[in-house]
Amino acid sequence: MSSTWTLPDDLDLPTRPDFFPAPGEALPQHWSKCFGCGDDQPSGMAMTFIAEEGIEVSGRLTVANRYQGGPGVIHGGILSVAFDETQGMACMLLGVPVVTGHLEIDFAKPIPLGSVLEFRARMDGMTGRKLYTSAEARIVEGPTAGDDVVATSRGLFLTIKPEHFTPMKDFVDGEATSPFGSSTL
Ligand SMILES: CCCCC/C=C\C/C=C\C/C=C\C/C=C\CCCC(=O)SCCNC(=O)CCNC(=O)[C@H](O)C(C)(C)COP(=O)(O)OP(=O)(O)OC[C@H]1O[C@@H](n2cnc3c(N)ncnc32)[C@H](O)[C@@H]1OP(=O)(O)O
Repeated sequence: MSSTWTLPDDLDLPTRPDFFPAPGEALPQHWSKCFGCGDDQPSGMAMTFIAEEGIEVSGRLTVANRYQGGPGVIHGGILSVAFDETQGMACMLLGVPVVTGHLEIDFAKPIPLGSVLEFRARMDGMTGRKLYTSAEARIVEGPTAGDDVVATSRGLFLTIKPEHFTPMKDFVDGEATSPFGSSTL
């Protein structure tokens, strides 16, 4: 795997806040219409997330046939959504909304349709509004399941004010069941 990503050396590392779910507990979806995690998005990926020890979170994705890119394997864009979503969830630790500014992926091994992927993500540090995150994926169920890391990701997230989404509110598809532009945490 290769990457041009370098972490600044003046980062602060957040500690786990009291409001964050305990290790093993589910994390709430951040937005019910979200393509990655929303339970009110029938065409979406319906990812689920769990708080892990420390400042780590994990997410699961079942690779449905409709996520096919090359013959029999997951589309790289779908994998990128899953990383975006998991690393965004890791930023929930701060309790403020974030958006992705930069995301980069290394695709290390082919991932067959029907696999269940587990993603693990954490914040590596922050400075001001900038949150630096990383994550990796493993196949936990399926014909090629094992301990090998099949893809890795690094991403920069920026904290935003809830008003960030106000100009978009006329474009929301239907009535959302979670607060618009905010976390339900
Ligand atoms: C899909 C919607 C998701 C909505 C989530 C919202 C709330 C949820 C609540 C909590 C989160 C929980 C879970 C989240 C789960 C999943 C998340 C999915 C997230 C997405 O999928 S979200 C969609 C894709 N995303 C966008 O739609 C962003 C479009 N974009 C912008 O809205 C602006 O671009 C913005 C706001 C990013 C920055 O704009 P801005 O004006 O506020 O700030 P500014 O430009 O001044 O940058 C400040 C400092 O960041 C540095 N910086 C900025 N961009 C950089 C880059 N790319 N590379 C390197 N450095 C960068 C500058 O260099 C400067 O650095 P310095 O301070 O050192 O000078």
